[in-house]
Amino acid sequence: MGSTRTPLMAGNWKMNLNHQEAVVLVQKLAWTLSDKRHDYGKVEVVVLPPFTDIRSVQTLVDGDRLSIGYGAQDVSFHDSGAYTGEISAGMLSKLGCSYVVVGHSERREYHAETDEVVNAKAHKALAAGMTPIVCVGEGLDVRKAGDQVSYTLAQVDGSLAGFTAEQVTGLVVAYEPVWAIGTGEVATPDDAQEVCGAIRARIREVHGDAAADGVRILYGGSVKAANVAGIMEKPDVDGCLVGGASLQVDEFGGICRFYDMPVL
Ligand SMILES: O=C(CO)COP(=O)(O)O
Repeated sequence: MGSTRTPLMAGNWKMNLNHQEAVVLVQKLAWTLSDKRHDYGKVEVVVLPPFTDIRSVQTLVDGDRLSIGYGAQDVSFHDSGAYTGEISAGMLSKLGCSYVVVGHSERREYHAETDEVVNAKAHKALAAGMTPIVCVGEGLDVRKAGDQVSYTLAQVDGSLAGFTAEQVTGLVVAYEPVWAIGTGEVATPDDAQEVCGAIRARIREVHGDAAADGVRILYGGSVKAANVAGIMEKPDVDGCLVGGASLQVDEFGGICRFYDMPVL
């Protein structure tokens, strides 16, 4: 990966673990990483629990002064008011969240989120002082047709509309090919590089060198301790957005220590 960008390993727990289980997992993760004298400045570690767990994670992280960061899996594009069931960016930043996932493929698919909605959510997250993790990626049909680059770049254009170059510099974009999510079907490191490289090139074209060199681009989709090292060797992959494996402390701990892992 690029030498100036700090790698980011983010665990998207999805709709798993209640607040008590969340505390146990974060404690175990902190213990595992401290046992290995993990340098959080070298690889940033973030967990993304369900909303109902965030307060408990905050209390643990603050109380024990852990260097593990945390964030949310979604945010409303409304600021406040009569929007039953919604959670605002202001509420999340007040809980100390530093990241918010927007546009995960599961939200795009099951909640009909468009690039416009994703873009509005990303703007709200940034305005509240959090870093959006903007997810993009193609489904199987698009991949089979060989259109993964153009499809994903169109999502990037739509989801990042209206951002300044300075804002893009601090963003995180996650390339998650839908066919590789939760299927055990991991994209090859070359597949990940192809699209992550194209995303960076598009950002360079639209926002310039500083934005392209600063933005962190993650790969997500069936990442495990056993396959992470090969993916992280690619120059345009700056980290991983991890689903299933982030629920297992040994797996996620291994992913955070990717440089200790063999390249298979
Ligand atoms: O969707 C993902 C992370 O956001 C990837 O999930 P898996 O790692 O379970 O494939």
